[in-house]
Amino acid sequence: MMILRCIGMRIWCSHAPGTSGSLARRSHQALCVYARAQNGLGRAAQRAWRPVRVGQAVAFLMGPALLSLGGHVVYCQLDLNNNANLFLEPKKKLHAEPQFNWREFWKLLRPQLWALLAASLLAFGAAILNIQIPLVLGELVNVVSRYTREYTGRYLQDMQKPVMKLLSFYALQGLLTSGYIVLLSRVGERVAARMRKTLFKSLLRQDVAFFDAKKTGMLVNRLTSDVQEFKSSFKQVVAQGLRSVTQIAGCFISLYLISPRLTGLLVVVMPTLVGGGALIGSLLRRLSRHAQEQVAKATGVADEALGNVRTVRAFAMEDREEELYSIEVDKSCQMNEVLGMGIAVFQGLSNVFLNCIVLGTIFTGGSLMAKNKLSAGDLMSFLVAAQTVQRSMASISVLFGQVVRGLSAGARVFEFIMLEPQVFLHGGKKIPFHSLVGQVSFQNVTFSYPTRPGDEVLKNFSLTLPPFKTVAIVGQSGGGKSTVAALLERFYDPNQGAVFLDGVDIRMLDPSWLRGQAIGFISQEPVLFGTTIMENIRFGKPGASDEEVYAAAEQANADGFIRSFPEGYSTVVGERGVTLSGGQKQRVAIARALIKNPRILILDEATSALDAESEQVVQAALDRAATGRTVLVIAHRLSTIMGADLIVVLSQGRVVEAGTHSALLNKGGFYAELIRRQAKELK
Ligand SMILES: Nc1ncnc2c1ncn2[C@@H]1O[C@H](COP(=O)(O)OP(=O)(O)OP(=O)(O)O)[C@@H](O)[C@H]1O
Repeated sequence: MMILRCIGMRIWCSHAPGTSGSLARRSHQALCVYARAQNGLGRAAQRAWRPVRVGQAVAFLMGPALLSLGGHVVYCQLDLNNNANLFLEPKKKLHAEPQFNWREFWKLLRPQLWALLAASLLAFGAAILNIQIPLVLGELVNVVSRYTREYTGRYLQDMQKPVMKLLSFYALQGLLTSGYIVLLSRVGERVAARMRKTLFKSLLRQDVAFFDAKKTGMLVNRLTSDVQEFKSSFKQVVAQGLRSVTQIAGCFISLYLISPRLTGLLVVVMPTLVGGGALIGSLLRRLSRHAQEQVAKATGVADEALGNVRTVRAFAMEDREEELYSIEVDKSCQMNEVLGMGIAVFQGLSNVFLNCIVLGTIFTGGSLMAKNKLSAGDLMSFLVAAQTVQRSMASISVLFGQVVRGLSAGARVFEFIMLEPQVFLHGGKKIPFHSLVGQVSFQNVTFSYPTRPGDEVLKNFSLTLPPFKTVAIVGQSGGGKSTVAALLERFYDPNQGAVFLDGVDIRMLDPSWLRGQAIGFISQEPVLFGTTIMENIRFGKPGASDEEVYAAAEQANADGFIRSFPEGYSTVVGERGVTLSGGQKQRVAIARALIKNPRILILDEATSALDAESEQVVQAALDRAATGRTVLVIAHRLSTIMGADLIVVLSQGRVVEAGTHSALLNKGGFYAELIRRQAKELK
């Protein structure tokens, strides 16, 4: 049995634990493959690991084979290393276009159903008035035509009734229209707010691997412009659409009451208009999606440059970033221009078409009048009603563009709302604090990052961290040290092997509990939030009292410098903590990790960015923090690792040496060489 994974258009596979035997040996059996597509293969396939029959393994091994995954055709071929490579049916482009998810949209809309219903009723009321208005206008014209030759005193009297009727209809129609627009605006705002919250919640729950592959700018864009686009389209389309559709329906009834024959003529040409509109609409939708993707790409470039402005400044890369941004913006501008042209041509054509309908109506209506089958008032009523239909249809044609934009923006939002992470945030076992010992062990872990499948960062890696002891991992850059920490935090799951905490596979444990309570993590460049120091420390334990914050800061050697600031713990640290020095930031981060009193502490090169003086202060804080905890130290500097109970040397994802500082020095191997090189650099 194998585990298949779908990364983008490509699916790769690795052997599941205990099934590393060659596939060839099983060639006589029917093979059952568990497959789970990570994205794009449709919701059913994304949901869970599902068994997929591959047919006879012989066919599977002989050459390209077909299997069905989530209802889609997938090609399968073995490479020389017996790895199965699976490709999606090329013609189907399954990953290319996110689809608008009506079921999810319904969930967002459901709470607003009453308001929507009330708005529809008001719009319906306005539509009923639309049936009446042309008829009364016809009445008015008939009165006027009675007095064209001779004006008498009865004129005003005869006019009074239809005029009063019309005025009250107009007033009532205005009232009803405002009413439903207010209601629809409320519905739009609330749906958009819910959409934003749902998307943000979904994004925050995605796997770390998801963020490895996606740009922050693009994600932020979905939260901001895409939701905004969807909201304005929704409001405009529903408000105007409802009005136009009800007006068209109402006017058609009055048209029918006035002249069934003329109305029949209109009905014949209508389907052509609608069919053509739908066809051009789908073309515009594709254009709009590409244009929006390009805007997101440009935002991504700007976001990266502005977010890392210090690096840009330090390398004097302002001009290059400006050029990159301007290339992307120009592309998006061109795409939007093409889209604008498409919409304009569409609108122009529909206007010509609609005007021709009016012309045809006058032509045919005139001939009916000549045959005495229609009065002047009737033709007037018919024209007014036909004009209203024309106006409403024209606004519907404008709405097509908006519908196109709204649906593609919505599809992009739903794409991430629907995405389910592989590692869920909650669910699973929690070890009670008093029985948590803190023994960690990695057993035969093999791992490659999802963005680089096949490139194994850890190979058959085993390591035990005894409780209350400090274990240091050293080794060359890129050797996989930080990856060990990432696996312990369960940012990723191993491809093979497992990580255990107190003998329990961490995949069985509640990830939120594991990261939030059991493990404290301090990295080389801790990121603080742009709020007060107090809130930053409290981030480690929401709801902690002020006293707990002070105690954690004291433990982290941070209390002194914090109190020396004029605003003490209420000092705002600026975005990402830019207003603090490296050492100060690091100590606040230590306090943030310590406040949750974790049983295990991971220090990922926590002092390597500091100068010697700051390092001493921070190291003292770390030494104090390490007491009574299991500590995993990832470090380059000798000073940080010398005191560790066990030092492990990692090279290309494998443990090549392990022992205490003196034992490893005496051994004269990799570690001794590392130390020798470091000592040379210091000289
Ligand atoms: N998120 C990621 N996605 C894909 N590959 C990654 C990712 N993070 C690290 N890698 C790769 O994994 C390998 C090990 O990286 P890791 O950060 O664990 O090394 P390290 O020993 O901690 O290095 P250093 O001492 O330089 O920090 C490297 O080849 C790196 O390029």
